[in-house]
This record gives sequence, structure tokens and C-alpha cells, in this order.
Amino acid sequence: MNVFITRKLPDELLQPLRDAGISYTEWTEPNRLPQDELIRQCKQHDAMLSAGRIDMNTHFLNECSNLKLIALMSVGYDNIDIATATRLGIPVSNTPGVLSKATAETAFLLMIAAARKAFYLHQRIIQGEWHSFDPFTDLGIDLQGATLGIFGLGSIGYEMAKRCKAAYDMNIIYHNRSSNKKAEEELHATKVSFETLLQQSDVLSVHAALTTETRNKFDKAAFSQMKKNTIFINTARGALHSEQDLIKAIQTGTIWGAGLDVTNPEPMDKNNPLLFMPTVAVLPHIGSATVKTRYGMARLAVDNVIAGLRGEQLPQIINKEVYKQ
Ligand SMILES: NC(=O)C1=CN([C@@H]2O[C@H](COP(=O)(O)OP(=O)(O)OC[C@H]3O[C@@H](n4cnc5c(N)ncnc54)[C@H](O)[C@@H]3O)[C@@H](O)[C@H]2O)C=CC1
Ligand SMILES: O=C(O)C(=O)CO
Repeated sequence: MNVFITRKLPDELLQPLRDAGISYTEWTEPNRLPQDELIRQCKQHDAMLSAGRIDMNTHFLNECSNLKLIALMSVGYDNIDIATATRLGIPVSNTPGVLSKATAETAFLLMIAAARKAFYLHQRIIQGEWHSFDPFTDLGIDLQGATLGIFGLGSIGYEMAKRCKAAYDMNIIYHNRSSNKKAEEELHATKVSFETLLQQSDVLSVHAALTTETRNKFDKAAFSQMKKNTIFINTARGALHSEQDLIKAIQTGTIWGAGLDVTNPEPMDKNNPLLFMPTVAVLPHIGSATVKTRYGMARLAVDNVIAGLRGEQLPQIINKEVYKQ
């Protein structure tokens, strides 16, 4: 039994594979894995461990229907055609939970950075402009007691809400498909309509998966309903917001600013106007990038590979239906 791993992982994380008698090939090149090479590799392997965002479209899956499983090292699975994987009988797993705290901390960091223009001021210092800051006009905004609106109150949204409540006693409102009783009881969170979320949030933090329903959810119409002081945070997926509409909303003062860990496309162009706006903070999709979290994700992915190659049900299966066919 063997597995193709799309990126080099620390050797100690692969010991369980060796112990289980599973051999592996890692993609060690610094450049991104081209799809024809991915297909060539996957045709020669029984499983694939996807460490990094790779487009697993219908063509790829049809070509690689030999795979006994695909283990993603991410919680999001918008980059794989799950319906086709299911039709072909390929179980797909992800890594929920282990990355929730680290990703929420990234959202929290971006919120403060945008509120206090931190990334912009850092750039000014590098440019030798320590005194560029006007102490009466270049001020930030306070977060104490502000209203935090969460779009998609699942695992990461809950951790973000918990941090905002503890640090700033923020009032929590959320819009979700179902009620989150834990957040309502512990954080006094209130479920609201999408319109109320837009109209009442001082900070609006996006934590829902990218689906056909959520794509472009935050567009001109949405930004125009927000408050002038709203900070828009997105650590979910860049395609949930319209970048052009966000740029206009900030340039025209419709909203205050934004904190983005995800963009569309990734990487973001180095001349993107968002990178030069005082009230915007951008990070290169590092939500889960801490040692403990990344190791936890890799361990879960490896456990899924071992279970799948032993013919067992994957511990973190996305497409359970695959076992019912
Ligand atoms: N920036 C980063 O590095 C990371 C980004 N992510 C992104 O964060 C997303 C969320 O992750 P988790 O919190 O673990 O997922 P989750 O499944 O625990 O939470 C997502 C929540 O969004 C809700 N939701 C989905 N569609 C909705 C809609 N149309 N309207 C309202 N609510 C909706 C769901 O009901 C659920 O409660 C992932 O799908 C991924 O795209 C996840 C980890 C790291
Ligand atoms: O897990 C995810 O969905 C990510 O975006 C990367 O950790």
C-alpha cells in the first residue's frame, strides 16, 4: 500500500505510516504541483494526502478513480468535487476542530490590526515615517463593548466569539443555518437575520464554508447596509466577498476597513489597493499555521490514510454516503 503526499511533511509525522507498512512519495519541489504530474503520481498510488490547496476537479477525479481515499489536510473542502468523488466511491476526509483556535486567533489579530491601522503604520515606520501619524486625526476605533457579528457560527466562529467576549465584552450576534445553543448559553449570542447581521455589526467576521450559496455573499448590496465603522473580517475563503465591492466600500467610507486572511485569487497581487489602505490588514492564508495546529492536522490526515488503507471507515469522513453505495 502506498500514498502520494503533495508536500514535504516533517519526518516524525510520517512514522505512523512506516509503522503501518505504508510507503509514501512526497512532492518535494518548491513549485506548485502541476495537475498532469498530480494525476501521474496518483495513478501510481493507492491514496493521496493533500497538504495544501490543490484543485481536485472532475477531470482529476475521473483520471484518478483508482484512489482508495483522499485525505485533506484542511477543514475546508471547496477545492474538491465531492459529488464526483462520491460517485466514484472515493472517501474524502478533512481535519476539523484541531485548527479552530488558531484560525480564530488569526481573525482576532486581523480585527485589532484593522481597528488600529497596525499593518499600515508598521509599513510607514519601515519607510522612515515614524512621525507620519497625526495624533488627532489618524485615530483607530475602540472595540470594548462593540457588537461582533458572526456569519457561520460553527467551530471557528465560536472560538472567535469566545475571544471577543472575553477580551472586549463584545455583544455577540450571529447568522447561521441552525441555532448554536452553546454560544447562546455561554456567550449570550443572539441569532439574527442576515440583514440584521449586516446592519448591527461593528465587526463582521465570516466563518462559513464556501458553497454556491455563500459565494459572493458579501457584495455591494451587503456592504451598503453596514455601518460606517464596520470592520469586515474574512478568514474563511476569499470568494465569499467581492473584492472590487470591498475596495469601493472602504474607499468611499461605506465601511471602516477589513482584515483578510483569505483572498480571491491567492496569492493576492502585490499591487492590490487593499494592501495600501490604512484600515486594512492582509495575511497570506496563515489561519492554521502554528506548530501545534499544523502537526495536529497532519496527524489527523495520516490517521485517515492508515484507516482507509486498512479498509476501515475514515475517522473524519466528509462523504459518508460513499459507504452506502
Ligand atoms: N484561514 C484559514 O487558514 C482557515 C480557513 N478555514 C475556513 O473556515 C471555514 C469554517 O470552518 P469551521 O468553523 O471549522 O466549519 P464549521 O462547519 O464548524 O462552521 C461553519 C458554519 O457555517 C454555517 N454555514 C454554512 N453555510 C451557511 C450559510 N449559507 N449561511 C449561514 N451559515 C452557514 C454552518 O452551519 C456552520 O455552523 C472552513 O470551511 C474553511 O473554509 C478553516 C480553517 C483555516
Ligand atoms: O483548513 C482550511 O480550510 C484552511 O484553509 C487551511 O488550514
